[in-house]
Formats: sequence, structure tokens, C-alpha cells
Amino acid sequence: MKIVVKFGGSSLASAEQFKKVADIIHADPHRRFVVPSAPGKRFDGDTKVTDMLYGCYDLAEAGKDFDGALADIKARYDEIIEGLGLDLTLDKEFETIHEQFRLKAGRNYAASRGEYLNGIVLANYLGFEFVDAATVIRFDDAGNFEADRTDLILSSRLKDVEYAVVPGFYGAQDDGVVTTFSRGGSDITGSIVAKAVHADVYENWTDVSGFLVADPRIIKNPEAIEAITYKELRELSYMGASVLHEDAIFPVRKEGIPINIRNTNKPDDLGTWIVESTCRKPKHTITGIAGKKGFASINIEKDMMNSEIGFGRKVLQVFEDNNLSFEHMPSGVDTMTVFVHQSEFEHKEQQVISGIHRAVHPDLLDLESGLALIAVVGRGMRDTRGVASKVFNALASANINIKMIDQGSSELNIIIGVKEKYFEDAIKVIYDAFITNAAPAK
Ligand SMILES: Nc1ncnc2c1ncn2[C@@H]1O[C@H](COP(=O)(O)OP(=O)(O)O)[C@@H](O)[C@H]1O
Ligand SMILES: N[C@@H](CC(=O)OP(=O)(O)O)C(=O)O
Repeated sequence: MKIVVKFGGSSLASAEQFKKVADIIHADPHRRFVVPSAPGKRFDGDTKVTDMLYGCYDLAEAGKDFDGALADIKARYDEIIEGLGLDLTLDKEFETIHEQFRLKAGRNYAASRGEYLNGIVLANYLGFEFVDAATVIRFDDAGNFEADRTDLILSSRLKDVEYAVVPGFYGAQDDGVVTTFSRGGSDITGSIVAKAVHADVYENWTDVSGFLVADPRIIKNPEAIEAITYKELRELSYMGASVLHEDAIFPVRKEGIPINIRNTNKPDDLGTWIVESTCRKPKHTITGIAGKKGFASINIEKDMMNSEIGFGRKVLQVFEDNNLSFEHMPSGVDTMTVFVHQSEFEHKEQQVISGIHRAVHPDLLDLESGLALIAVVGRGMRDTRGVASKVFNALASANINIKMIDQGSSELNIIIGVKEKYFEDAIKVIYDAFITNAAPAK
């Protein structure tokens, strides 16, 4: 039995948190491979070490004095080392980092040091081997992750290792240039390590007792989900449920390794099981709700649009020509709407508008910004009638106007578009309709 454990920044923010982490690891000798993030926030309003590193490097890159900012980062680690009573100093590592910042080694290198240093401290504290992720996680020259090569290198490196710490979030190209995943990417490293060592379980330890039905910053004390499929989870994390990085599913999914989301502060809670498939009947019709703000829609109208063969393709070609991906595209007989990320679209909007005019000569074209998309996800929806009408009724009774509703053909999710100002309220009323006021299961 092999367990890979990833601890997020919130679990490693202070010496006190490190102690909880060590207790968890020592409680089960099968917890053999540990993937730490950089120290996160110790309290509301605190700054994650990764953000401190970005800020410090920006000063260095601008040719400004960064000594003070780097000293603040070192102080975070020294506080942890001292609190744990370790005979360890990071003086040498910080000298190297100072020199590399002066030489403008890059933002990725800068950000990666958070996990690198935390890995050294954690390995020392646990008495585990430290395996620098730069030696085992491979990126190509363009900065894309190389899954197959990494799997070969990592599995052979860890083959005869009993207990190891592999820092999350970064790796390197063949020439040694350090590269990172996107923010929250230590979750991906954990998944890659789990695949490479053929783990039985990938435990992802955080500061909540599992994947919750909705974002706890919007819903007070939401229920935790007992079991969720990879597919459902992918929909929810893509739509903003940030507890697990949206790409962390792929490596373990290939091997059918379950992920168990756990709470470092409440280690006895069972957390959430993320599995390929399950016979367990979901407790509610819906498994989870997630959403994101920051969308814009392009509404196109033209009489007889439906009979014009190639209309949709021509419209989408304009988005492709402008290197824009689209999020959703609901359509009616004479209308078609394309949802895009507002931040990507804004500076290209006029090219897109003129492109659509030239391509399909619409009767009317207008834009709407400041939209939010909400995903209501659940494998139980397929066998239940009236899910969409329940969503409609909940929103209508709260006077929330629905801009768009789109049900995927898998019947695994319903996407709803609303004005951003209704985002939080919309999630609350949907949560109440399906969870708080749910009829007891028969
Ligand atoms: N559906 C959800 N379930 C659980 N947590 C969620 C959900 N949506 C958003 N979150 C947020 O995700 C946070 C955990 O993710 P993250 O901050 O990346 O943790 P870590 O520091 O452990 O990596 C929670 O504290 C919570 O605020
Ligand atoms: N430290 C990196 C990577 C990471 O995964 O962190 P966390 O596990 O705290 O979300 C970040 O802040 O993005």
C-alpha cells in the first residue's frame, strides 16, 4: 500500500501547521511520498509566500532594491525552522536565490523557490529524502509539461526510495530552466507523483473537510460531498471550485487512483472521495455548484439563421482567427450567443464584431459584459426530472433574471448565465432549493 500526500499552503503556513502535518504522516507508514506547497496564509489578510516571491522578483527585475522583501521571505522560513526546533539553516539557499534574482533568472524560478525551500524544511523535519522537482518533473522548451518523460524519470527515481518529499508546483526544462504549473499547481505535482509510484490513494490535504457542495466563502457551512466522480469534479473545478487544480485529475485518472480530499485541521473527518465511477447513490440530485464571474456575451440575430448552412462555423471561425476560445454557445432559431472570457475578449472586440459582420451579415449584433456563469453539476441529474425547472423557479422566486441556460448532452451539468451582481444570490438560492430544502431521500 502506497499513499501520496499533498499538503497545501494553508497546511504548511506555520510551525504549528507543520506539526499537524507530521502527525498525519507519521500516523500511517504508508504515507511515503509527500508533496508540499509553499507556506500559505496564516490568517485572513496574510500573504502567501508565492505572492511574496513574485513581488520580490518584480522589484529585482525592475532594478530596484529587493533585499528587504527577500529578508521578509526568509523570516517566514526561519520562524518555521525555529518553531520546529530544527538544526537547519537556509542561508546558502537564500544567497543563491539573491544571486539568481540579481541575474534575473525569471518569474517562474522565483515562484518555485517557495515550494523548493518548504520541501527542504519538511524533509529535514520528517527525516525523509528530499527530491528536487527540477530533477524529475520535465517541461519542454516551450514550457509545456511532458507527461510521459516525467513519468519515466520520476518512476525510476522513486523506485527504490522508501520515504521522500518532492516539492510541488515546479519542474525544469532539459537545459535546467525552472518552469511552474499555473497557480495552485502543487495539486498537479501530487497527482503526477501518485501516478509514477502507482499509489493506491492520492490524499490532498487542505483547510476544508473535503470538496464542499458550494464555495464556503459564499455558502455558510456547506455540506461536504462524500463521493464525486472525476467527471463531475472536472466540471466543478473548471468552473471555479478552487480546492483542487482543474488539471490535477488527468494523471491519476489514467491509473484509476482515487483522490481523497482531507482537512489538516480535522484529520478525523473522512473528507471527499474522488473516484472514476461509483455505485454509491448521490445524497442529493445535484453534487455541487460552482461558478465564475468575468464573462461577456456576443448576441447575434439573423432571420432564417437556422437554414443558412455553415452559419455557426463562420461565426466561430472569427473567434478562432482572433485566437479566442469560447465558453458556451446556446442558439435559437434566429439567434446565436457566444460566451467568452471578458478579459481575453475586451481588446479584440472590434475586430471580432467587424469579422462577424463580414462573415455572416447579421441583422443585429450586440454585446453584454459583466456576466457570471454558474454550473450545477451532478450524476444524479440524469435520472431526475424537473432539474432545470427547479433551477428556474429558484432563480425566479429571487427575482434573478436568467441570461442563458445550457444543458450539456451528458446531462451531467446545467450552466446558467446571470448578471455578475446576482452571482452570490443565485448560488444561494440554488443551494437552498437542492440541498437545504431537499426532500428527504426515499
Ligand atoms: N466547493 C468547494 N469546496 C471546498 N473548498 C472550496 C470550494 N470552492 C472553493 N473552495 C476554497 O478552496 C480552499 C482550499 O483550496 P486552496 O486555498 O488552494 O487550499 P490549499 O492551500 O490547501 O492548497 C478552501 O479554503 C475554500 O475556501
Ligand atoms: N504555491 C503555489 C502552488 C500551490 O499549489 O499552492 P496551494 O497548494 O497553496 O494552492 C500557489 O500559490 O499557487
